[in-house]
Amino acid sequence: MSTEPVVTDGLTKRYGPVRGIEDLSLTVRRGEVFGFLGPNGAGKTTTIRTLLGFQSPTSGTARVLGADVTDAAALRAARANVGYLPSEPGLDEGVTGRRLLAYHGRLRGDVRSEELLELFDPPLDRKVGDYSRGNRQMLAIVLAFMHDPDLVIMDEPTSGLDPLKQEQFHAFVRAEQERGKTFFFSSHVLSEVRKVCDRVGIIREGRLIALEDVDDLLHRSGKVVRAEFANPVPADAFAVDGAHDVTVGDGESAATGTRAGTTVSFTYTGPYEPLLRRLLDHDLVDLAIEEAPLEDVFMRFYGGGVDGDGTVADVTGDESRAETDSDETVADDGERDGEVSTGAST
Ligand SMILES: Nc1ncnc2c1ncn2[C@@H]1O[C@H](COP(=O)(O)OP(=O)(O)OP(=O)(O)O)[C@@H](O)[C@H]1O
Repeated sequence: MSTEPVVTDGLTKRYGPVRGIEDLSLTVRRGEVFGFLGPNGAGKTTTIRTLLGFQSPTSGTARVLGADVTDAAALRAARANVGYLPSEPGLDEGVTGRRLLAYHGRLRGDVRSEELLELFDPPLDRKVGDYSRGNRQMLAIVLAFMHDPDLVIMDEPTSGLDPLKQEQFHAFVRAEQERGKTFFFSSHVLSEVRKVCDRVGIIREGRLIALEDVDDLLHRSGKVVRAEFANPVPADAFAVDGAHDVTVGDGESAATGTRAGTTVSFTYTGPYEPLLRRLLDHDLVDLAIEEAPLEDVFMRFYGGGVDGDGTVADVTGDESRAETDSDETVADDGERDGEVSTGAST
C-alpha cells in the first residue's frame, strides 16, 4: 500500500447522468504543495468531497493517509490528522467564533490556535453569523490547522481574503510545508498556484489533463517581451525561433508619447542573446521582459479561456449543477459523520 498522503486510481464520481470526475489517477507526495487547478465546474470540489468521504465514488479508488475513502472507520481515524478548508465554510451562524473554536478544540484537539490567531484574527467574540466573508475564512483557517494536521485539503482557500491576508496565507502554507506538512490545494487562480505549489494537476471537464512541476510549466511558458521602437519596424522583424503570438502595433508609445514608433509584444521561449541582437537592430526605446502569466500558459498548452481577473474561465458551459444523485442529500450538508454544523474542519 502506498504511503503517500493522497492516492487516487481511476477515481470516478457521477451524479446520476451528470459528470463529476472521470478516471482520475494522481498521487500527492508527502511534503509537497499540490495544486489542483481547473476552471469552474471542472470537478475540483467533487474530488475533494470524495476524498473526505462526504460522498462515495462511483468507481475507482482513493486513499487518504492510507485509508480507503469507502472505509468509514478507517477514514474517520485518518481524518483526525487531516485539516479541511472549504471555500465557503459552513460554520454555525448562531455562536461566537470563540465557542466554535472551543468546540473544535474539544472535538479534535487544539495545539496551536493561539499562534494561528496571531496571524488570522477573526473577531472571536462576535457571532459567526455577523462575520464578513474574510473573517469567516480566517476562522475556518484557524479551525483547519489548530490540531496541527499532517495533510491539509483546501478548496479555493483564499477566496474572500483581502490581498494582504492572501499573502500571509501563502507565506503560512510555505512555512507549514517546511515543517513537513502536505497540501492538496484546489484553485482556479493561476497566480496563486504559481506562488505556493510544487506540482500542479490540471483538471478539465472532469479529467486530469496534465500533471507537472510548476517550475517546468514556468520554464515552458517563457517570457513576455514588450518592446517599443522610435521608428516603425517591419511586421516580420520578430518572427524568430521561440517567439509566439507576435503582435506588432504602431499605436501610441508609452515611452515616447508619440505615434511614430512601433510597439511589439510576444511570448519568448528561446535564449536571450539572439533576441537582444534582433531588438538592437532597430531603434529600441523601451523594453520589458516579464515572466509569462500562467493564464497564457494554460491557454497555449491546454486550451480554454481566462477571465480578465486572472482566473481560468468556465470552458464547460455546464449549468447542470442540479441535484441529481440521491446519495448527495447527506453529502450536501457538508459532512456525513454528524459534524454538520461546524463543517469547516476535518
Ligand atoms: N451535488 C451535485 N449534484 C449534481 N451535479 C453536481 C453536484 N456537485 C457537482 N456537480 C457537477 O459536477 C461537475 C463538477 O463540479 P465541481 O463543483 O466539482 O467543479 P469545480 O471544479 O469545483 O468548480 P468550481 O470552481 O466552480 O467550484 C459540474 O458539472 C457540476 O455541475
